[in-house]
Amino acid sequence: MKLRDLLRGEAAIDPQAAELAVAGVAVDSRAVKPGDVFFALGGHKTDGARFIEAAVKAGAVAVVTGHPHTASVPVVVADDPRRALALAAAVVYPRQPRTIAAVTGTSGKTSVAAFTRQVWDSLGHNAASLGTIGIVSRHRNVYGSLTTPDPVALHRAIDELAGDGVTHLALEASSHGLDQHRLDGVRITATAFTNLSRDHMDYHPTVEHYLATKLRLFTDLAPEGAPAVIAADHEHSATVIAAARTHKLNVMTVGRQGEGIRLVEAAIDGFGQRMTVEHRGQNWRLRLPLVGEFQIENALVAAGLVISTGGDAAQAFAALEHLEGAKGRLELVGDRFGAPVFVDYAHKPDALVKALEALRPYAKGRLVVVFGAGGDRDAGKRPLMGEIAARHADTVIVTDDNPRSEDPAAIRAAILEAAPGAQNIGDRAEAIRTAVAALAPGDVLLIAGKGHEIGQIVGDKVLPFSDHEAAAAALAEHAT
Ligand SMILES: CC(=O)N[C@H]1[C@@H](OP(=O)(O)OP(=O)(O)OC[C@H]2O[C@@H](n3ccc(=O)[nH]c3=O)[C@H](O)[C@@H]2O)O[C@H](CO)[C@@H](O)[C@@H]1O[C@H](C)C(=O)N[C@@H](C)C(=O)N[C@H](CCC(=O)O)C(=O)O
Ligand SMILES: Nc1ncnc2c1ncn2[C@@H]1O[C@H](COP(=O)(O)OP(=O)(O)OP(=O)(O)O)[C@@H](O)[C@H]1O
Ligand SMILES: N[C@H](CCC[C@H](N)C(=O)O)C(=O)O
Ligand SMILES: [Mg+2]
Repeated sequence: MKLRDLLRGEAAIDPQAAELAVAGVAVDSRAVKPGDVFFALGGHKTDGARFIEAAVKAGAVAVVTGHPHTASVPVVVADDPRRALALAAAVVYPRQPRTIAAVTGTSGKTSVAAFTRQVWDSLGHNAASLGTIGIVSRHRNVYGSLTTPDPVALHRAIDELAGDGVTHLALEASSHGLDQHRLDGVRITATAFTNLSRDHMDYHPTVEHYLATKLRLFTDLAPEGAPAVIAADHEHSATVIAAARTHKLNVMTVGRQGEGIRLVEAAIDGFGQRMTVEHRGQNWRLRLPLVGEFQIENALVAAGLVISTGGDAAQAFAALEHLEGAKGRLELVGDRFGAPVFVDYAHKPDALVKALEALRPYAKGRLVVVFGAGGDRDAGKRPLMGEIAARHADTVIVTDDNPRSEDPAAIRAAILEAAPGAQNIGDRAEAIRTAVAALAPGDVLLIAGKGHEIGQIVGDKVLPFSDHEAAAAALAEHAT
């Protein structure tokens, strides 16, 4: 591989440097291997240019940056080095499943990706999903940390999945990922949008910027004619539909106002929901084995993706009856005296409302919630979540989520200000124990915010922690 093969059209390269043999790409000096091209990117915390020397020492044979720098190896200046990196990664890792569906939206991405994989699988395809909970396929179950990994990790993973024989991949497109061009070079064949509500206001200056970033999936990344499955029942649905149509995508709307798949009616049925949907003039009655009205939206987006990429509608709807929720998404993890305990990943205002609303019908007694908020993330959501918990739950225990570099007590205080009467228990395991110990028949407990996570980030350390394990331990301790 020559340097010019990696940077086709993305940067003007000196003819001599263009012929340089290169082995791969790296975005972190600590990951450079001999023969790699090091991409020195200006970042949010530091500047990759500060690590050029370290990268060269580790064996980098060329550097790509946004601004001129001197180094002992050729330096190429690219207009958009993040995009150049993603496109180069796609050259280094060239194999991709032939069907790749990318889903964006504030909430529901992980669930839609997991459901789409499951429905494809039941139709006989070798399917995978990639996102917040990691990579899941017939051959792999790898825990992840980012929703959309950095381009090098992402393209490597996609290449490996294709190598495993995966033909159908559903992946999550986060707004950070879209903004930072992590997904450029992925040959996306179908797209989806769930919803948009307040999130990441520490990163995006305005909601309009946040929405515009999400729209990149439809306006920049998807090729003309690709399906765009859009949940139709939201404030921003019309904007997304218009953007997708303008870019000549093949729009399929789903939901109560959906024209592709219309939700005719739905009703709770135990820890599941019975529903009727209409598709191409035909009605389908089915039972979704999941708690939470929002899961209907996620299931219909997943069915839409499968059908619009050529899957049989009857088989797709039949598969919805066997869906398993993504780990830690309104997951029933046990009960005390018949009072159910759920673990959920709601860590933003709208998700917390949806999770509490979903559980309210099951609470003959009190609806109890244990939650906190992550440090180094949008501080504005803390009082909003406090207010939501106070309004939608009967008993509120505010605890720590991932404090990261912040003072956990200050994070809790910001939530508690809007949740008068809430208990303040920093230690998350103790908060869960306290909630479980007080459960009575008819109560429901929601443990929100960390879902599938198996660590708690305190300062620079990741301490082992799982809401599943903490709940199980508390339930065992209070078994009688
Ligand atoms: C704020 C943010 O999005 N940061 C992402 C961004 O990092 P950055 O470029 O700003 O990094 P930086 O730390 O300033 O460093 C600048 C450059 O120096 C390099 N460096 C740094 C140190 C060193 O020793 N050597 C070196 O080469 C870094 O690799 C980087 O290229 O680009 C990196 C590579 O793609 C990402 O790993 C990193 O994600 C960090 C870890 C992160 O926490 N991101 C979160 C906020 C995130 O992306 N979340 C989304 C949204 C989830 C959701 O929807 O809820 C996600 O997709 O997960
Ligand atoms: N369609 C939806 N509408 C509203 N809330 C939802 C929806 N789907 C899921 N949620 C809520 O959001 C939480 C996260 O769901 P999920 O992991 O599927 O979304 P996500 O978009 O991948 O989130 P993240 O960006 O945090 O990874 C769930 O635990 C639930 O509380
Ligand atoms: N993808 C989200 C996850 C948040 C999960 C929550 N437990 C927290 O730490 O705030 C983020 O990185 O902002
Ligand atoms: Mg996710």
